[in-house]
Amino acid sequence: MIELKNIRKSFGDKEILKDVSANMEPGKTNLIIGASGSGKTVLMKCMVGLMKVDSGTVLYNGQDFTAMDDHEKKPIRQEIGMLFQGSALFDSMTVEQNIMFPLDMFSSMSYRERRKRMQECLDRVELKDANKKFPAEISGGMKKRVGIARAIVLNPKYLFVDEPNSGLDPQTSLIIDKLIKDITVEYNITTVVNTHDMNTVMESGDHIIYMHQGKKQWEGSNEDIIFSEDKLLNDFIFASEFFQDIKEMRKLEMFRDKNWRAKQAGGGNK
Ligand SMILES: Nc1ncnc2c1ncn2[C@@H]1O[C@H](COP(=O)(O)OP(=O)(O)OP(=O)(O)O)[C@@H](O)[C@H]1O
Repeated sequence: MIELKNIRKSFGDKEILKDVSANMEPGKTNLIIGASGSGKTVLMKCMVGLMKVDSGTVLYNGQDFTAMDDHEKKPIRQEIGMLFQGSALFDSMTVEQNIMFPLDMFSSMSYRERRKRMQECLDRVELKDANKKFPAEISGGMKKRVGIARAIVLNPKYLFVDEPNSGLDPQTSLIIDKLIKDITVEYNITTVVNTHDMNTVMESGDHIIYMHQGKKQWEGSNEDIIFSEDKLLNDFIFASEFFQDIKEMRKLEMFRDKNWRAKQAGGGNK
């Protein structure tokens, strides 16, 4: 679990994060959504320690990350996997060398064990016959898979993903979203995803944090979004008539779903 408590961050006299508190839950795909410039990336950078908060705390499983010096942060940093935009693969390395890299740098495994782990991760993201290829020789979707394999190779407890679908077609985006979601559940990872993609929101958003002008405006699941009365959130998510129609259809589907109704009756939903 990652807990954010009263995070504030300014650049000069411009306040970017205004008292943001939220919990990122394990085994869930925690999404940060919001308009361009609302502070999503700054929030994520504050969480991983790439930016210093002005005030407030970031706790990793109860440990105050913000109060630690670089040396003390090291064990937590080693539990963090990251997948940033464009996959950020090393172009001069093959797929398998890219995935081996964190193992070579940070693990004490033997060469044989490292190769085994690398292959396990490649298999998990279902990349076949790509070991010896260079990033320039594979598609955008395949690069994302390599990025995911590399991000999970050290068995992270926390996974940060920035815009997983940038540059991907809708179908490949869905596959990548599902992969991230499945891996999150399988390894009980606390995954934090910064996204603009409404498909991701509706399909993978177990826990969504909506940022508006530096504040946490709304928080809930993709089911809650359908019933939300928050005007700013609704204007953001369901801006087009098309999405409004989808919202109404989804509402109807949910009302018709016996399991969903039983869950509501039992107080199982937030
Ligand atoms: N290093 C920096 N120095 C000064 N201002 C910054 C810095 N980084 C971000 N900002 C400002 O903080 C605000 C929030 O930026 P941020 O990148 O978090 O937005 P975002 O919600 O991630 O947007 P997008 O969806 O376009 O990526 C913007 O006004 C941006 O100009």
